Amino acid sequence: MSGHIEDYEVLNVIGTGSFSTCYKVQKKSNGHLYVWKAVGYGGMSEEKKQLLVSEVNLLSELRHPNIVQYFDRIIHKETATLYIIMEWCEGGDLATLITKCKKSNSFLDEGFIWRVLYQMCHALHECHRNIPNITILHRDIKPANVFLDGAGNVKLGDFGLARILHKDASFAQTVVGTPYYMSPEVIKGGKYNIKSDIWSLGCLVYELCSLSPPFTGPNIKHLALKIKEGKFSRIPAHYSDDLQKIISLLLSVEHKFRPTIEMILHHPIVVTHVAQET
Ligand SMILES: CNC(=O)c1c(C)[nH]c(/C=C2\C(=O)Nc3ccc(Cl)cc32)c1C
Repeated sequence: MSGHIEDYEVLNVIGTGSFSTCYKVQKKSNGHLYVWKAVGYGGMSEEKKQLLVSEVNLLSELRHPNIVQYFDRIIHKETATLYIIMEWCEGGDLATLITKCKKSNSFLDEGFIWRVLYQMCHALHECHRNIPNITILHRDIKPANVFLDGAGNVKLGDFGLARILHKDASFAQTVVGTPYYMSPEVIKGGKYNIKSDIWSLGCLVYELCSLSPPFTGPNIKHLALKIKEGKFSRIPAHYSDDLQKIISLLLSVEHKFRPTIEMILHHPIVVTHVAQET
C-alpha cells in the first residue's frame, strides 16, 4: 500500500546525485526516521522511466540485513517525482568515513575492514544467488553506496544502476560504473558480470585500507591502462599480509581467476579473521 508525501516531514538533504536527491525524513505517524530518494521523472524518456521502475521493483525484491531496506514508493504526479522510501542508516556512508580518516591522518581498524568485507560478501551473495534465471548486478559498488546502521551493520545501498541480468536475454551492455572501480573486462568493452562486482569489492576494501583507490590516473586513458595492467601498491604496512592476499585475489585482472562470493566467504583466511571479529 503506497503512502503519501504528506505522511512525512522532510528534515534535511543528505545527498544529491545526477538524477536524484536524498532527504532525511521522519514519518509523522510513528516518528521513525527514513531516507527518501526523490527522482524527477518529468524529463525522462520512456526507456529511463522503465529503468526507474526496474530499480524500484528490484529494491522491493531484496530483503537482507546487509542491503539497505526498501519500504515504499510514492509517485507524486503533480511534480513528476518518484519518492523511494528507504532505511535510515545513522552511521552514514563509507565515503564520509574515508574522508574523516584522511583529514585526521588516521586509518581504519583492520577488524572493521574485515567486517565490511564479510558483510558486503553476504550482500552480494544475496544479489548473485540464483533466483530462477535472474542474477542481480549492483554495478556501482563504491564507498558512497555502502552505509552503516546504528548497530555497526554494513548495508549495500543505492541500486540506482543495478540491472537484472536475465540469463536468457541479451542486453545491450552500456559501460557503467564508477571510473576508479571499473574492472579490466568492462574497460576492454566486455560484458559487466558478477565478477565485475567482485573487482569493485576489491577496490572498495583496498580503499578502506589505503584511503585511496588501487588505481588512479590524471585522466581516464591513464587510469584504464593502470587497471588493465592490474599492478597496485601494497596496502599500508600495518595491515596484515592476509588482508593483502585477499585483496590481491579480488583484484585478479583475469575475471575467471577472481573468486566467487562463496569462495571468499569460505576462504580459510577470511574465516579465520572474521571468527576473530565475532
Ligand atoms: C555524511 N552522511 C550522512 O550523514 C548520511 C547518513 C547518516 N545516512 C546517509 C544516507 C543514507 C541512509 O541513511 N539511508 C540510505 C538509503 C539509501 C541511500 Cl541512496 C542513502 C541512504 C548519509 C549520506
